[in-house]
Amino acid sequence: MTEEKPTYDFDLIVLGAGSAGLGLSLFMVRIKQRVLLIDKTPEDVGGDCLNYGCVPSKALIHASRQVHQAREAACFGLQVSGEADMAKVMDYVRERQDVIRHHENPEYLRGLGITVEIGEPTFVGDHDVQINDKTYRGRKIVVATGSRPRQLKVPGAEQVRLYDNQHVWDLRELPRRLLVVGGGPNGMELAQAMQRLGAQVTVVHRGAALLEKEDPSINAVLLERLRGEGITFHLESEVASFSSATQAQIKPRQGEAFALDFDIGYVAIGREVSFEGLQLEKAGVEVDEKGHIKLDEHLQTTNPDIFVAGDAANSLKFSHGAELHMRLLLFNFFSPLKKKLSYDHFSWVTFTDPEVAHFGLDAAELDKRGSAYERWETDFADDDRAVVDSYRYGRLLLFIEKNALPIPGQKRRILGGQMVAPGAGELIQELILANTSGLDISEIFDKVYPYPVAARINQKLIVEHREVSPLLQKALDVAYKL
Ligand SMILES: Cc1cc2nc3c(=O)[nH]c(=O)nc-3n(C[C@H](O)[C@H](O)[C@H](O)COP(=O)(O)OP(=O)(O)OC[C@H]3O[C@@H](n4cnc5c(N)ncnc54)[C@H](O)[C@@H]3O)c2cc1C
Ligand SMILES: NC(=O)c1ccc[n+]([C@@H]2O[C@H](COP(=O)([O-])OP(=O)(O)OC[C@H]3O[C@@H](n4cnc5c(N)ncnc54)[C@H](O)[C@@H]3O)[C@@H](O)[C@H]2O)c1
Repeated sequence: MTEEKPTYDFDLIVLGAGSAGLGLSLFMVRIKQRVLLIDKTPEDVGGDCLNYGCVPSKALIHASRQVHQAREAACFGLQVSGEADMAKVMDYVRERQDVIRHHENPEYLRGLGITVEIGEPTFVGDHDVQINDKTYRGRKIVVATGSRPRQLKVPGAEQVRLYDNQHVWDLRELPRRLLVVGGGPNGMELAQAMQRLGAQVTVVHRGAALLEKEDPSINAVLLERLRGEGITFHLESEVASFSSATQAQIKPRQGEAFALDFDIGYVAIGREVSFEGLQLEKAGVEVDEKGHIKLDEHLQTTNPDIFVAGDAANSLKFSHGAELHMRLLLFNFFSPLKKKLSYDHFSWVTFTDPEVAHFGLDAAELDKRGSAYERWETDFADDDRAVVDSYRYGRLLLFIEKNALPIPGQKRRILGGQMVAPGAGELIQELILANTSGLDISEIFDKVYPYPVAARINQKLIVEHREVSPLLQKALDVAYKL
């Protein structure tokens, strides 16, 4: 008797229609695979990025930058009066989201051939998902359910107007005094935007430095700029409790606790994953003692046909991190050779002003790996573009491969780097390309840049450090005289 082949309702079932889930579904349906995409509500489609994260925060930053620049123009005699209208700012944010929502909604996706179900899915077997009293069998299943904001659990929190990134977009009035808890990218982007719109912002941050993944030299520039705009910082401090609806007790790591008055609070103390209600155990998907799904380097769970993508994988949490996962899964679905997840060339940008951009490996990782490298850094003080545009405070830091022996013609690659400057996220793109493609630094050295583009700083740093060996000097001397 021949064994009966399992039949599947779908080639792919995806739980979660955020950055990871949408990307996977769109690709699979384009190549005529049957896809079931599930999210909790129609409004959640688009995930955190569209609804509560990247998109609204970047729209808010745009609005606040306009307000800031209008005020800055006072030094050229342009007098701007009045306050920013928070309701109008939030209308702008919502309008921008709606533009993107036009192609990130259930109806649109159904029109492309994706089956979209709305509800609370549960696993009922190793390939089986139940939703709205129906059970579907999927050849492969991807859990892409994202993450949620970590809550601030301190005494008295229940009496305070505390927002996180899920609800802050509902604000219609600018808070007079805003307390931001957490000095990571989420907290810093929002803190600066609100300060620029007219709030008085105070940041309470557990760490000694802001953006903890960045080099201290880069962070120092950002901190100085944000302080310069009027934001107050309490570093190495935590909210111990709330003594009233508008007063927090702050406990610094060293020194006496003190009271801080505010109107509303914004909590940005990181994200956590949760798989509540999915009944992963019914599919043989194991979690560890912290509740994180056990994954191998292919993002495969303990069930070989179930995978995880995006924030749910609980590693670096970015929209383009979800894209990296998506690309890895798609490659591995179709290729007999399996790729492993690697963040060696990963990059990110914190959209403060100045922006902070980061790519490749940092000093801590290079030291951990025992890699030989040189640290090259420069500021923008003598850069003509920075002079005319007034951002001489910017900095660029690169980690350059150090070769053991000086063999002529061997490559020196850019292993990683960080930049703090207006537009750093754009300026650093060519360095990211050099890093991912393993280019030699001479590729940057040999380029002729239009004057005065800001990206000339990339070349300046390499020119400053390029050594001309005594032998080459001699050869050049002879050649010139000939
Ligand atoms: C304020 C803020 C700003 C950010 N800015 C940026 C930025 O500028 N750039 C950047 O790269 N990243 C940014 N991020 C991070 C980015 O938003 C996330 O990394 C990204 O959205 C993760 O995508 P995802 O698909 O894993 O999860 P999500 O986009 O969150 O999607 C998960 C989806 O799963 C659904 N879901 C959850 N549970 C279930 C369930 N049980 N059943 C069915 N569906 C479920 C959710 O409703 C959601 O739609 C920001 C984050 C925040 C908080
Ligand atoms: N531009 C971007 O790409 C962007 C922007 C915003 C958020 N994000 C993503 O969203 C995720 C969440 O961002 P985030 O800033 O909330 O998280 P985070 O973990 O990066 O930073 C949170 C910070 O809060 C501090 N903290 C933790 N508990 C605290 C407490 N009780 N009191 C005071 N400080 C405390 C931590 O030391 C930490 O540095 C990040 O993983 C990031 O990748 C990305």
